[in-house]
Amino acid sequence: MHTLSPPPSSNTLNFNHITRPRLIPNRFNPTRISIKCAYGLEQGSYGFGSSRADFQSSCAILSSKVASQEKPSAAADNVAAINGHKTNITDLQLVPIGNIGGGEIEAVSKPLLSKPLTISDLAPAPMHGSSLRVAYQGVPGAYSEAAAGKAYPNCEAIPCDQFEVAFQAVELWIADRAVLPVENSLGGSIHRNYDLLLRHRLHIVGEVQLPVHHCLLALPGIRKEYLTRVISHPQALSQCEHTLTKLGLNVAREAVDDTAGAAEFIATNNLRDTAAIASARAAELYGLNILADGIQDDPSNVTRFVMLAREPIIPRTDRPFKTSIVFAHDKGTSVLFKVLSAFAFRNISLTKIESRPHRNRPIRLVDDANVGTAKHFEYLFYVDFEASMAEVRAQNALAEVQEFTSFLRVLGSYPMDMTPWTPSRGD
Ligand SMILES: O=C(O)C(=O)C[C@]1(C(=O)O)C=C[C@@H](O)C=C1
Repeated sequence: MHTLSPPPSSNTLNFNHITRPRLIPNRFNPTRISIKCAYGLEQGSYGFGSSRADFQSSCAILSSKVASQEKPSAAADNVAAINGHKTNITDLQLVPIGNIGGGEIEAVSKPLLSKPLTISDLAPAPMHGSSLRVAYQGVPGAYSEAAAGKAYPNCEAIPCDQFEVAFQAVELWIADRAVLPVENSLGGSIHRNYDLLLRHRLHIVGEVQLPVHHCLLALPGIRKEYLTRVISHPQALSQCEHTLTKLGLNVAREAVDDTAGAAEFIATNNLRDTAAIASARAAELYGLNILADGIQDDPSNVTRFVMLAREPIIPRTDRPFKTSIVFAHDKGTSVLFKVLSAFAFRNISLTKIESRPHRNRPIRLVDDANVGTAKHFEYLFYVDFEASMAEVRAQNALAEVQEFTSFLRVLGSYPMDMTPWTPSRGD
């Protein structure tokens, strides 16, 4: 595993980002390419027919876009806080918080410049003229790849070895979108991705819910009795915990980066004592047998993914929309209650609330004057609500929320996944 630090503070890529990265072969998978970039990070992978020329042309497109958009006030206009376009919601005057989760300035205290809508704002087409390139974490056969295909049929899925790399692939124009898991019906939230949403400047432009149907995979000829270990993504291991025990598999359980990667690892290393939890497609791709099918503890196991893009989509009112925000609250009493009531009074349903440690202000003294006094932990709150930012009630709710918050950012306003629910079966 590589340790990555965040890119330099900016919501628009600059020349430092885009001219200096160099591509290096991925140590573990020659079909994936890692990027060494300006800030000394091994940024990860891009692949499937991508070439240095493709990459350089992406950089060129980006360079010209950056150059054409560069204004004297670029640094101050650093952040597209609410969907990039000036609407009455930008009157919210988002306040700076500085240095949240990785040294970035998170919001500006002045309204954004308006820019005229164009047809491409509504359905941005890939600049390179081919199919949409969608970055996901994992290797082919991962559920994230299936989610990318569900979100964007016929897309070119680009495997990345880490979540962070998927974000950076979009930021560096190697990919047009990233698809990332944020929560699972059994395992709960994928906290890493909540933190990354804040550290990066991408916008949520959609969501998909994917039924997750796990299989137990091993090399041909291997029986359950031979196994001494089961490997998979930590979420997959936790989603199958009880079923593994019921199957009599009280063997070591080890976490790896992704489910399909576990299957690939067994096949590549001819591991006769190890099984993987992964999809039926991974079994097919890596030549493994399915020892047990549907081993998730709940047949309704579903993972929710969000799609990320460099530009937000224009919120609409002609279909159900969801909006995701993150905020930190000011000192005061019952602040969280007041914030949430801004939605309740307008009959706006909240679908999710998640708290994460406030990395730059982790604790607050109850009484500043008194050294050694009790401390509160400080949090960032992520909230999803069922309304579009094009609706006046949502704009008013956020205007009210802003009164109680020291920081507020709209992560995206996007169509809800309304796919009729069907319990998972093998895909
Ligand atoms: O490992 C994979 O296949 C993934 O796509 C990751 C992931 C996750 O992070 O939750 C996605 C869906 C399943 O819930 C299990 C694992």
